[in-house]
Amino acid sequence: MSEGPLSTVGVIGAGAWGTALAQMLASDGRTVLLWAREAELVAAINADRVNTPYLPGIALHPTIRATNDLDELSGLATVLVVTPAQHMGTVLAGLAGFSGDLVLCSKGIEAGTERMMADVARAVVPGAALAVLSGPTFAHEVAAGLPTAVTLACSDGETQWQRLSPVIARPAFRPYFSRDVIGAEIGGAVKNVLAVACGVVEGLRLGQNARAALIGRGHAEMVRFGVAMGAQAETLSGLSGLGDLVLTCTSTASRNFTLGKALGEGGSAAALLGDRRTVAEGAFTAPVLAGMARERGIAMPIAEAVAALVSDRVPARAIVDTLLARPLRAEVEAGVPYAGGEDSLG
Ligand SMILES: NC(=O)c1ccc[n+]([C@@H]2O[C@H](COP(=O)([O-])OP(=O)(O)OC[C@H]3O[C@@H](n4cnc5c(N)ncnc54)[C@H](O)[C@@H]3O)[C@@H](O)[C@H]2O)c1
Ligand SMILES: O=P(O)(O)OC[C@H](O)CO
Repeated sequence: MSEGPLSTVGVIGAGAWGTALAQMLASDGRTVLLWAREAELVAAINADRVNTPYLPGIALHPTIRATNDLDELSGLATVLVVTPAQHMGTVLAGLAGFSGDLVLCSKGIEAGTERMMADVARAVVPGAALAVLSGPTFAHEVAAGLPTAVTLACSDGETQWQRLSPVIARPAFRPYFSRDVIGAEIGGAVKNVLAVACGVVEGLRLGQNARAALIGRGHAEMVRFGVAMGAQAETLSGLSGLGDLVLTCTSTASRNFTLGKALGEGGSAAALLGDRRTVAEGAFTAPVLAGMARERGIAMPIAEAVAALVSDRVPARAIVDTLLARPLRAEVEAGVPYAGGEDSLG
């Protein structure tokens, strides 16, 4: 750990994950500036020491201070970005001149532009050194200090890791170094889509064999897409890929899983997504992910199915029937693990 006074860290986004990360970072006594877009939430956090709408029941450390002013974060050495993926670019525009380490913690792909979060941040904050923090991390567990491990993918390699790891690591929060920024991003974005699919399996009561099959074939889709996008397959079998996939595909603590479960039980996506306060990123990522896969000739039938489902185009049961009716094929094509293409099946 670094010696001397602890540097102040900024966190942008005071939803469940931003607040949990602030709590984790403040656990060594350092000051954390937590930016929230809602002025009333800023006032409530500073007065009551709890984020009731997004992370209820967690007494926030006294060194966390909420602010509504992004300028307060502009001169810090390290800022974590934890907005919903679709809003990251808009929010970061307020920090355009930042030149420290920007650690991206959101999981998704920008609809319309097909940009990964690092591409968005690079365009909006060109002077920042980018890193991606991703892995199996339910916010309430991190906030409670339960053991958690993540991938910390550093675009500036080991030099950046030497700067960031002492700032981010805590006794119960273990980052693992990686250089594979795109791999860490793709694992987190794709697993949200697959968690919706696993929730559908639960909602339709299709059994645990079906869920395990979906995790296995979903992982194959994740690796196919990731490798085509330049990720390392090993990253997608690590914490930010398979680790997070298993977590969110097996727990009703996952918002994506519970969204899928409600869809499987017959709910309409429009109604389920219409008035929710919390974000289920898979619903936004699925259509853009399916479109990117189609454009590149990468077979992603599960992602396609989720994209159809969240658009209310097809009922859940019909989608399952379609997936099961696909022609039989090899699990791993000879010499080319996870190969895909128009004629390949998931
Ligand atoms: N919750 C978790 O356990 C967890 C863990 C790892 C990663 N993440 C990722 O972190 C990101 C944030 O998720 P969360 O769980 O903290 O959010 P949340 O669902 O708890 O809260 C929603 C957040 O969205 C913000 N928001 C709503 N409309 C907005 C707008 N127009 N512009 C900017 N912000 C807006 C709200 O202020 C709030 O901070 C997501 O990409 C999510 O996938 C979440
Ligand atoms: O609740 P979810 O489905 O958004 O998942 C939260 C985290 O991404 C788990 O790692």
